[in-house]
Amino acid sequence: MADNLEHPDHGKDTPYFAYYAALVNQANMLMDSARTGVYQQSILGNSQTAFLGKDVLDVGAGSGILSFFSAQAGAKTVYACEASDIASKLQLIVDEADNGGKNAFLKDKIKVVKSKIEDAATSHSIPKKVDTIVSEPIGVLLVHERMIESFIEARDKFLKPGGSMFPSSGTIELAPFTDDALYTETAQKSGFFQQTNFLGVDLSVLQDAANEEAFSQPVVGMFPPNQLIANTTNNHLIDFYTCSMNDLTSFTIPFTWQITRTALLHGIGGWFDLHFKATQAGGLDLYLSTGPTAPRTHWQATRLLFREPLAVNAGEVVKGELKFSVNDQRSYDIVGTTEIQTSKEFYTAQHPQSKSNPYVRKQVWRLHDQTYNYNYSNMYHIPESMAAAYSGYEPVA
Ligand SMILES: C[S@@+](CC[C@H](N)C(=O)[O-])C[C@H]1O[C@@H](n2cnc3c(N)ncnc32)[C@H](O)[C@@H]1O
Repeated sequence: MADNLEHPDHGKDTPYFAYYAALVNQANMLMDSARTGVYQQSILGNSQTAFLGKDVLDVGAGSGILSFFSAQAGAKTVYACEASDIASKLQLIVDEADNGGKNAFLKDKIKVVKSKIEDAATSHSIPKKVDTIVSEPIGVLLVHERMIESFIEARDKFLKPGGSMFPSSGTIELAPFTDDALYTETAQKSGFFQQTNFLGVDLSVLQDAANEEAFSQPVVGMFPPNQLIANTTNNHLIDFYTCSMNDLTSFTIPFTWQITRTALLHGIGGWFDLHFKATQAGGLDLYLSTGPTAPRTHWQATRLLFREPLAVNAGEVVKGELKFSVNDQRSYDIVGTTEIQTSKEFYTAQHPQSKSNPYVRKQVWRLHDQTYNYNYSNMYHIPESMAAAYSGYEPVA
């Protein structure tokens, strides 16, 4: 299993690139107005220092939108590097530039490079270092899909010293949540194997494994902020300018939460913020949040459910950590330990010989290649806010 964890193909490349070769999945991302809008604003809002007259590399260009924004912001040349077959569709848009019309501003600016970025250095298909790298290498919980590794590799191979990166960093945020309905629904999924007489067979020996399987799946979806029962603390920053491959291969997020209301703690909610740091005084400095109080994005939020909830009282302190380690599914296994600090200390003092402590939960969750819950079909329009940003905009000459 561990064979290709360190290899740049991350395992599972074939279904991954087949997914991105589909126009419908590219449209899904384009229509995420919070996402696409913040890229547009940060690129145009930093045109003077990071784009005007500059060489730009778009890592994982997809349908080309970040390359097109870069051209609108005045880039001299944009290398649009894309590994999947969507590259040929992107080429069609670029070729349209020769026919005049709306896409004429792309003429002689966009060079489509159909390659994995990891292979582009050896093939010399990107002939020089660039001033700026743009990319959208983000997955569920920031790191799912492991494309940030490709972004970092592009930085190390192709960015000039002092060059700019869009986005500049990402932060994973965690907080405990309560949701009885989600817990019950998940428990029911494994209920089938409780049966002791299914067509004359006792299935119940599988009950525990079915339960473990159901609860090890991170639940991707939005949830209301009132499900959170403590404020986020100990957020985990990944600085794209400085982080190393090792920082991405495995990392631990410790947490300490003071519970704000008495409830059943059903698990840990997670989401992320992206930062687009201004590259100049007066440039636009922007954040995109994907948390429960922010507008929905196609990444939504993620919840890691406990197999057994923990009963917590307002004022109690819950401590623990989540350890992320890359797996062979272009993603991460997450090992979590959570303990109610106050009750745990009391219980341990009372039961010094006890091996299991009812105030402690240890569990493993697995993000995997089916963790694409990207159904954005209700968003097939350009929202007014975004249309307003586009209207009247003239490409930088
Ligand atoms: C999340 S999508 C973003 C697409 C586009 N940049 C956008 O913002 O709409 C990531 C894209 O990167 C491509 N990709 C992923 N890893 C890559 C790699 N190592 N080299 C080149 N392209 C890659 C995928 O095929 C996919 O089209």
